[in-house]
Amino acid sequence: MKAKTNLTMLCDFYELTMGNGYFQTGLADRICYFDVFYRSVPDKGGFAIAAGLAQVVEYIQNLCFDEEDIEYLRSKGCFAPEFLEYLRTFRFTGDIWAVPEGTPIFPGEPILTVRAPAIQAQFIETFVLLCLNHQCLIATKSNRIVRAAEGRPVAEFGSRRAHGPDGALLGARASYIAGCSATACTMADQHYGSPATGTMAHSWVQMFPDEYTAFKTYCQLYPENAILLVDTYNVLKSGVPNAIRAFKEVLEPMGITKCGIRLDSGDLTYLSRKAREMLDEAGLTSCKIFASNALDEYIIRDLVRQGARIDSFGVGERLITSRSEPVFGGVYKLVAIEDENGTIIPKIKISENAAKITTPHFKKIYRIFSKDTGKAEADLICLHDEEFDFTQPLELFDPDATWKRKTYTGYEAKELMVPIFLGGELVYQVPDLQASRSYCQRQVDSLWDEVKRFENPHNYYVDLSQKLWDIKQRLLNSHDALS
Ligand SMILES: Nc1ncnc2c1ncn2[C@@H]1O[C@H](COP(=O)(O)OP(=O)(O)OP(=O)(O)O)[C@@H](O)[C@H]1O
Ligand SMILES: O=P(O)(O)OC[C@H]1O[C@H](OP(=O)(O)OP(=O)(O)O)[C@H](O)[C@@H]1O
Ligand SMILES: O=C(O)c1cccnc1
Repeated sequence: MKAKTNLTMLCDFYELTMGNGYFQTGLADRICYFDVFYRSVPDKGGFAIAAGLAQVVEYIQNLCFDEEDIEYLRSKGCFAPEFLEYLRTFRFTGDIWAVPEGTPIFPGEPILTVRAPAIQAQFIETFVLLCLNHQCLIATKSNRIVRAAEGRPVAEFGSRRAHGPDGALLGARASYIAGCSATACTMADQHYGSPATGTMAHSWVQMFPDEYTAFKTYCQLYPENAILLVDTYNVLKSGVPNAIRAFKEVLEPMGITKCGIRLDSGDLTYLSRKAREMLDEAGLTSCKIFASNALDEYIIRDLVRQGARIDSFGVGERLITSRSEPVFGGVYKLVAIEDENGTIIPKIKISENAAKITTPHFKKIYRIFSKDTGKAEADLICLHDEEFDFTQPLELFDPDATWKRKTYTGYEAKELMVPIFLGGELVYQVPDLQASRSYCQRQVDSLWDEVKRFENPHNYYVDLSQKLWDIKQRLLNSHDALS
């Protein structure tokens, strides 16, 4: 992968004014714990997909201020000269734990935890959130679209309508982790290995004196990968007949049966059925029908239910912009600090809105899987050093309605967060994109269908251990917390 620009200065200005303030008030090296978590699933879905960790890793590794940055900051006139000197050697020296990319994630649980000196932990907030918020959003949307297609491949076609270069490139990356089978974005293939694919534009067809010549020429140039766009003039009267003629005249003599057509307008169910009949009658039974045109998970689900004869979908604008819900809403909250002796002091953020009250302390998460079914039953958030005997029955309770209890037997508990940086050193091997994609698929398969449905999905249990619940209640009830 090519070297990336240093993005240290891509931060909200207040991270720097707070950093300067911590520096001047002796809080710079106070060890803090921050959690990244999100509050509600986009599109009222039952879960989201984690993505963007690889870019967080890259950012942390490259974190440093150069001379130009420091002179720019000096010109702002609000930073102490000693602070600016300190920035010259600024590096990340802390610890980060996170859930791997491709993990299904639920509201309220940490997906990344930072333990670091205050200035560092605070400083990285903006970039960590922007990476995770963007890619989690696109991965979540893509996974919905892929699930709606029920096994038919979905190619990501969104670059031209993405919100800028990173929106396109990293959006394509996230969509591949979440299950898209290919992308139109060449750079995403070059950088990340999500396979680049493509058909043709209407302009190709228009460029030639007639549609047949356009198709024939394309088949001659790319006999192994001829997917002809058949809606430039008239799908059933000219597009499909001309495609059939080109396939028969150019590909058949070469013994090539792999070919395809793409529908990009009109009633996709009707046109795909008619096109299928025409292709089959011509003996082109292995010709695939691709469809595109402002698709999303709802239209794809409809097309599948209507019995459309579509083999593969191309999805652009509604995927790459997550048009139906364009904000992921991940937040970065202080959950603990350490005193001079290294004792962890949990911190809470209180809100009138119960959903916005944070879960304090340095934590870890277990996902509880049924040994019988292999399905994920619940997540348990607990203290970082809490120990359980997972060979014994495990009683979990709803943290908001504590009388609702369930005892699990015959289960397996898997810890979700893994160490990424320890003492500033990278200790995690970022998996390649194929591995994250397969992991994502396996993890989504482990969720019950009730959690996966689009309408009123079942609320997956995210519970707190008794110890963590007690600490949260104590902080909620304490005057300190309320003052
Ligand atoms: N059978 C279908 N069921 C549900 N939605 C469909 C079906 N066929 C197509 N669509 C969707 O309808 C939407 C738009 O169709 P519309 O007729 O407005 O555009 P169009 O076909 O591109 O028009 P034009 O022919 O002028 O280009 C698209 O989002 C398309 O994916
Ligand atoms: O609708 P989307 O989900 O975003 O899918 C991508 C769209 O982009 C292309 O259209 P465009 O009009 O940009 O170019 P074209 O002339 O090649 O069709 C393509 O034909 C699709 O319609
Ligand atoms: O290859 C395609 O068919 C394609 C690529 C980008 C956008 N629309 C279609």
